[in-house]
Amino acid sequence: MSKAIGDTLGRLEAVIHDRLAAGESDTSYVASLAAKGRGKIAQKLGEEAVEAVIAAVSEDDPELIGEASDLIFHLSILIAERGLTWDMIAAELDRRDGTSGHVEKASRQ
Ligand SMILES: N=c1c2ncn([C@@H]3O[C@H](COP(=O)(O)OP(=O)(O)OP(=O)(O)O)[C@@H](O)[C@H]3O)c2ncn1[C@@H]1O[C@H](COP(=O)(O)O)[C@@H](O)[C@H]1O
Repeated sequence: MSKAIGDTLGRLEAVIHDRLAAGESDTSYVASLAAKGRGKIAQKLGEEAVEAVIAAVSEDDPELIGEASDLIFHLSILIAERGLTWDMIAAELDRRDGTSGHVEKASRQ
């Protein structure tokens, strides 16, 4: 990877926080989506997930890159709107590092 994904997500997260705080729905897509409520953000995330799956199955790489970007962008909005951060997600992923998915699942039961 040529650039740390954390830099990209951190920059995006900071912009999203600014837009949510400013609440300028007329000029900001993030603020306009947030103004429609958490359910609308979640619905949009679901739509982007479906579009990413369709792009993956069709084996169209540029389309998948675009849809994956849309998916992560909207997940970033949902996380921020809930008051969570990418650092929290990273910490959970790091905690799982080296842990078998089967072991992880069994430990939750
Ligand atoms: N990464 C994005 C980004 N990706 C997509 N979009 C917008 O998200 C909207 C929805 O994308 P879709 O492809 O689903 O478009 P659509 O099918 O027309 O969907 P609908 O809008 O009709 O629901 C479009 O208006 C896109 O322009 C984005 N808008 C903003 N960002 C980032 O968010 C930052 C803040 O943006 P503002 O809040 O607009 O200032 C920007 O600096 C960017 O870094």
